[in-house]
Amino acid sequence: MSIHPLIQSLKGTLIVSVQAYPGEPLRTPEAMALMARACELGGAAAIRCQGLADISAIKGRVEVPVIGLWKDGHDGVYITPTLRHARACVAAGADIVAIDATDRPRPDGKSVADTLAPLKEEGVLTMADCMTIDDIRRAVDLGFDIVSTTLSHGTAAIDCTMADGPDLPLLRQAAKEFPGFPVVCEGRVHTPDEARAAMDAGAWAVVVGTAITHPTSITSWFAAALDA
Ligand SMILES: CC(=O)N[C@H](C=O)[C@@H](O)[C@H](O)[C@H](O)COP(=O)(O)O
Repeated sequence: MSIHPLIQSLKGTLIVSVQAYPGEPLRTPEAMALMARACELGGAAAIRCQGLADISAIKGRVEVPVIGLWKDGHDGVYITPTLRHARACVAAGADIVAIDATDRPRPDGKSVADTLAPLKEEGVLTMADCMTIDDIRRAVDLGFDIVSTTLSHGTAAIDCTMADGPDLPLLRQAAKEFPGFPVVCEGRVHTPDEARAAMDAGAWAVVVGTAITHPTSITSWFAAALDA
């Protein structure tokens, strides 16, 4: 198995997801770029981010690699759903493009295999956002460069409580089936201990979003603790 040097460089690292959601006060590319730079100073080895304007603004502000995606809609396949979205992320400056790798219907009627093939020919590095072990198996088989547990809990990244942790069973299963393959733990990693546990469970790298870069969620966790 040949692993690209950029992906090799992410082994054992923390990747920070820097995203704000529609209608939120921080949803401007400049705010996201400042947040990304702050995370880089804290030790993020790469930044994951959403939307062409954010990718471009963040790419212009940080030295570390940028994993780009484009969320279009919020139901079904919304993370970089088509080849057009993926190519636009590359054009905006993404070093790696994250793509929904489930087999759910895509807006253009194409399969994930059809979506990936041209990108591979074009030499684009790809990260497969997966929901199940079957998604991970398919993604490895198709030739994604990284697989990730991103979608294992569905879509509600910002509605969870601090106590909801990552999907370590899925991570363990994937790491066991594909030793040496870049399996990333993403989704609901809320504490440093959980990040460490994910690494110990076989993660290539750990992506943390909400717990570092979504102050509204973090504040609500503290407020809920005081309410209890
Ligand atoms: C499910 C979905 O759409 N996940 C998105 C993918 O980019 C983001 O909303 C998450 O914040 C990201 O995956 C990091 O996860 P967490 O914020 O839980 O650390």
